Amino acid sequence: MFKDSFKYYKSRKPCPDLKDVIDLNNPDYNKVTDFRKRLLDEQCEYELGLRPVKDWEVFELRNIPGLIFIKNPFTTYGQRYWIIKCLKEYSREPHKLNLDAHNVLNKDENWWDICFGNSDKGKELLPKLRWATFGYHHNWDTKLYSETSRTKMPTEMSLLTSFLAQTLDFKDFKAEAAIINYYRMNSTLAGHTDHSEVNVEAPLFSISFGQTAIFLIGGLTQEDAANAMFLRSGDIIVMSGKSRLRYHGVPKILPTIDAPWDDIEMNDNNQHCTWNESDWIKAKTYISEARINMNVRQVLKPGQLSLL
Ligand SMILES: O=C(O)CCC(=O)C(=O)O
Ligand SMILES: [Fe+2]
Repeated sequence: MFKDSFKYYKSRKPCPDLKDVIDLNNPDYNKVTDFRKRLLDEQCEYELGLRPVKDWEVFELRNIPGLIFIKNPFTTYGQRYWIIKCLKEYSREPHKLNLDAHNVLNKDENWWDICFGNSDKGKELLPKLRWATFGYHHNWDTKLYSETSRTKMPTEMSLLTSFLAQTLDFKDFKAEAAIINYYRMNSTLAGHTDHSEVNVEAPLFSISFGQTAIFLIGGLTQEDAANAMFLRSGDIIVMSGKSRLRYHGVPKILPTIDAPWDDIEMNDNNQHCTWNESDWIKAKTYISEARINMNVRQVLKPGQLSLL
């Protein structure tokens, strides 16, 4: 059962045995198939912080059809670009934050500037950012999207997911809603299904940065058994087809052994993904004890113009 596996991996005492956690750094071809032959490689989008598609490692889980895993396709500069975007730009208006309800930020303040401004308020505020929503804003209570709660999707987030969709041969994906979850080392995300979207035929893209997650994915009901897998910085999972409505959650965050945002790479593409060194110094301290997950969804059916 999903709940039992969640409890097992969440436990710190006793520490769970991680031998059954699917590790795509070391793929077991009894459990996964190579998905590379199914990729369409029309152009490489260096400007999105990605490596050329010909260098990607992509798998589909044999017992979870439709669950596609792309092993960190980002360059080192790309990882830094997206981590800084998530922390500096996506944590302010017009996007919605969990912090909005707590009135901790004055009108002229934003999370990034306060947190990295060396004040006592900043130290206290830093771990309090838990989520941000984009496009059609996720309503955590009703789980319903509404035409009256919608702002613009960040352009580069839409471009990135459209490029991923096109490469994986999903037709006409439109990024219309997104959630970023900001995890501390002791955070978890309870089991749930993502069913608020009118269009659950469209894939859902989930991109992870920072510390490693144990990601748990079960079946269509809570009673089904679950599989655990590691999601490391840069890894992307796509929940498509029959896997789109499966239960999933994050029972544990583990410290990363290697930090791909620090890898020294040849041919890195910094001319397209620009960020500045002083922002990176700040973002790097944050990500050393945090995980960020950006998940992007299509809401509407093809041709549907609004929810009204
Ligand atoms: O953090 C993750 O990997 C999963 C996030 C998620 O499932 C969600 O926000 O719906
Ligand atoms: Fe989810």
